[in-house]
Amino acid sequence: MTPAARLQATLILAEEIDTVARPADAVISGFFRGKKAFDDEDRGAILDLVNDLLRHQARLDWWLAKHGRKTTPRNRLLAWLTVGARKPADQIKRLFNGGKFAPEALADQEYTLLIKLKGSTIQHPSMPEDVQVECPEWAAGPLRDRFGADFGTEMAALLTPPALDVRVNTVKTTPKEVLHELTALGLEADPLPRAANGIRISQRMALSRLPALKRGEIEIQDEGSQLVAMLVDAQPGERVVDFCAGAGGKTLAIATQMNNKGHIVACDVNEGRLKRCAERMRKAGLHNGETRLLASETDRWVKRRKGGYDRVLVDAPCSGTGTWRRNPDARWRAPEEKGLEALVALQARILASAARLVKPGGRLVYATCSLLTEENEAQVAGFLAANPAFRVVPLPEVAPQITDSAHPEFLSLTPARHDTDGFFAAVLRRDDGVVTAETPA
Ligand SMILES: C[S@@+](CC[C@H](N)C(=O)[O-])C[C@H]1O[C@@H](n2cnc3c(N)ncnc32)[C@H](O)[C@@H]1O
Repeated sequence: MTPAARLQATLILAEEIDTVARPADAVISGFFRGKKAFDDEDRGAILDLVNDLLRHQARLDWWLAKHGRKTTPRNRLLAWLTVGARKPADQIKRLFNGGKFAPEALADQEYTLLIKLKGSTIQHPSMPEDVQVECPEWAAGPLRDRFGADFGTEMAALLTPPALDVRVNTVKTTPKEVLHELTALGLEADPLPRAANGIRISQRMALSRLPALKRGEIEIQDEGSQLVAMLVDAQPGERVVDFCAGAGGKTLAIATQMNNKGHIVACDVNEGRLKRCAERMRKAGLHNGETRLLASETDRWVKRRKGGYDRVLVDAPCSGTGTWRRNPDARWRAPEEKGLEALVALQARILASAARLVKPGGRLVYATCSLLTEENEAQVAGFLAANPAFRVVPLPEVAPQITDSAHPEFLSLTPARHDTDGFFAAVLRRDDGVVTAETPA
C-alpha cells in the first residue's frame, strides 16, 4: 500500500470518528474488517496516525484557529504532517495528489496553510494549559479538583500509549507457559507487578502474532481491570453476579478465579455485549456462567434474586476518564449526552439496585474506570449513607499485596502513579443479618 493510500485511509477514519457517536476502536475494526489490501504494517501505520491526530487534537485545533482555519479532520491531518511529523510542504503536496486511493489534491489555500505552519512546534507556550495537556472542557474542573498539583503529570501520562497487558486463563494454561511461549516468539514479556496472572508485553506488535490469544489462553486486559476482578475474590462453588458485565472482561477473570466451579451471572442492559461475553466464555473454556439481559437496573429479576449472591460486582458505566491512554477519542466525547451529573445519578441507581442481590455477609464491589471523585469516593459515600447495612472493607485487609494504592481504603490507580489505566474499586460487605455463633436462634 502506498503512503498516499495510507493517508487516505487515515482521513476516512478520522472523518468517521469525528462525526459518529461510536468509539474509535469500533469504527477502526469495522473499517478494516474483510479488507485484505491492508497488511499488518499498513494497519499499524494507519492506527498510529489516527491516534496521533486524536492525542494532539486540541493543540492542532489551536494552530488551525490561530491561522483562521476550520478544525476539520483534513486540516488536522495537514497540520499534524507539518507540525508533528515535520514533513516538508512539497512532500505533503505530492501525497495529496488526487490519484486513485490518494487524498484529494491540495487546494491553494491548503498549501498556504502548510507554509504558514512550517517551523511551528506541536507544543507552544502561548497555549492554555488545558490545550497543552489535551484536557476537554467538561473534565478540566473535576480532574483539577482530583489531582491538584499533579494535574499536569497525570494528564501527560494519559497521553502516552499503554503497554499491552494480558491475563492468563488459568483454566487452560499457566503464566509460566505463556511467558515461555511469548519469549520464544521474540517478544519482551514480563509478569505484571500486582496482578498474579498478568503479563505485560512492552513491545509493539500486531495481535495476530499472539497464538495464545486465538486459543483462548490469554485475554487482553489492563492490569487495573485484572485487579478489580481480583478484589471480587470469588471462590469456587460460590454464587456471583457481574452486574454491568458488558462484553465480559471481568466476568471471564472472575469465572476463571472460580476455577469453573459455582455460578456467575453476567448481567447488562446491552444485548450485543452480552452475546460477545457468552462467546468469549465459550472460547475461554468457561462453563460456570450465564448471561442475563436486564430491561434496566431495576429489572424484576433483581427483586426475585434478592439476597441470593455471595459476591456482586458493579463495574458501573462511567466517564471512562481512566482509559484515555487506550481510547484517545474518549476525551473528545463528553460522557453520554446528558453529562456527568446524569451519569453519577445512573451509577447511584445501579449500585443501590445491585446491592439488593448481596446476601448477608456477602461482598459488594463497586468499580469504575474513572478518575473523578464524583464517580468514585463520593458515590460510595452516598451509598453508605443510604445503606447502613454495608461497610467498607479496607483495601489492606482484602489485598495486602497492593501497597501503593492512591487511597488508603480503596483501590485507586492512576496512569502516572501506577502505569495502569485509571481504576477505582471499593470493597463493601453486607453486615446485617449475618448468622454467627452468638446470634440467638
Ligand atoms: C464499564 S462497562 C462494563 C465493562 C465490563 N465489566 C468489562 O470488564 O469488560 C459498563 C457496562 O454497564 C452497562 N450498563 C449501562 N447501564 C446499565 C444499567 N442500567 N444496568 C446494568 N448495566 C448497565 C453498559 O451497557 C456497559 O456494558
